[in-house]
Amino acid sequence: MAPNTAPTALWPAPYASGAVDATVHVPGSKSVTNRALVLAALASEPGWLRRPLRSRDTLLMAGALRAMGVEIEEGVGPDGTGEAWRVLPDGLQGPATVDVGNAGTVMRFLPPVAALADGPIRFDGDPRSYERPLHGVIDALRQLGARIDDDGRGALPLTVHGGGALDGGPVSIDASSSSQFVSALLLSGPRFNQGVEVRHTGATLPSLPHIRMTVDMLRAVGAQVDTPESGGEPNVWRVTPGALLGRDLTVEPDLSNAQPFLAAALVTGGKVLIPDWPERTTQPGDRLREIFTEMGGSCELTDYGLVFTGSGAVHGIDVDLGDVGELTPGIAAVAALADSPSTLRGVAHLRLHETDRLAALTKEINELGGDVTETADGLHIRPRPLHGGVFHTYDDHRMATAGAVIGLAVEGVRIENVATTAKTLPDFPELWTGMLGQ
Ligand SMILES: O=C(O)C1=C[C@@H](OP(=O)(O)O)[C@@H](O)[C@H](O)C1
Ligand SMILES: C=C(OP(=O)(O)O)C(=O)O
Repeated sequence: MAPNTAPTALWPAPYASGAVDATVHVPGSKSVTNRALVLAALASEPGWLRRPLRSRDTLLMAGALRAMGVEIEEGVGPDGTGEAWRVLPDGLQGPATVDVGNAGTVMRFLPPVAALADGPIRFDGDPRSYERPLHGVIDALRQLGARIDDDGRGALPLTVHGGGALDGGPVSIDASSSSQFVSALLLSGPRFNQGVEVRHTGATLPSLPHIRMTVDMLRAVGAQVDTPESGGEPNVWRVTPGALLGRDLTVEPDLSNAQPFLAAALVTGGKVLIPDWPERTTQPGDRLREIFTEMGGSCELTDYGLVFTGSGAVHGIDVDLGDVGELTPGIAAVAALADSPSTLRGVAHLRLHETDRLAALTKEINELGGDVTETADGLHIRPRPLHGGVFHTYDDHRMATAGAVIGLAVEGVRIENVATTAKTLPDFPELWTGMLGQ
């Protein structure tokens, strides 16, 4: 599945000699696939996931649920078409060991599931996973009645001693470092004896669309959820206890992974069609229609999908990306190629993503001749003529795709460890060269 390249290998990023003109079928959403897997595993009846993303993060999620006793079968959908996973929930069991890799969704969404299992569930992962914040989930689960052994840092590795059930009830957390703390507690909330009431007490809350995705997907499997948007208190979400339905869900394309392809149309003055772009979605990548239009392109949502066209000009942007932080590396790459400066704000929490993304983008773009400075909560990017060189990726899939976007416009960019894109988009190198007709 992963490209046949060693971690240290350098991938010559293809340079675009002209405008791209391509149709790119983008695989399923990581965030939707991993939520759907968790909800199907907690349901009281079997369910289907059609067109699931098969990437490192989602295979880790499936592997973890299997280790806890959930059956996930490979197959075709119930109507005989399309690849699908059939999820057969069963009593969750320990002992089991879960490898979270460096998947935020796995390390945060599964400890609450493990608290419902019978027996101990040990969580471990990549070295970077030890540095990513998890205190919101650990502290909350303890407040809700779970027993967890960790080394006191509020991070991995840890063991959740599942007791077969969890009291649940009200809990207060500071989710300013990751929206996934809130999503994690809500996803398992219907299975807690008293449900759950999550109160966010921090000053800021990133990635609100991802919390909306959690709420929408919970409601789609029959859960009752009260939210600030449905007339509840600000920063409070309530999930009523109850059984979850097994559903037949088709996973939308990953719109954040559509980003490099849209960016390719923008920076080459070309055109890209992304089939199956949803008309309505909670995916943060949908904001690209607006952001990349402001940066110089135009888009049209047609019956075939999203058609995005570059004008030949690329403009800088001043934008708060707090809601859509995972789009930052790709926007920074385009901004480095623009005709005016950019300010990207509201993304201090990116310092604790796959890598410190603000430091990594600054260093790598500057090493190609750019002029980027870090601010307290983002980046200032002043475009300058760039030159070729090695673009380091720090085991971060979005650093690799950002480097590839720069490589389209700058000859001689070599991407370190492009295979790291397998976290969410294992076919990236093939899709990229396919887009370029190579
Ligand atoms: O819930 C999710 O699926 C995600 C939430 C966001 O996390 P943070 O709120 O930690 O940024 C996002 O960046 C991540 O890629 C996916
Ligand atoms: C932040 C990201 O991932 P994770 O789910 O590991 O937090 C991301 O994909 O940009």
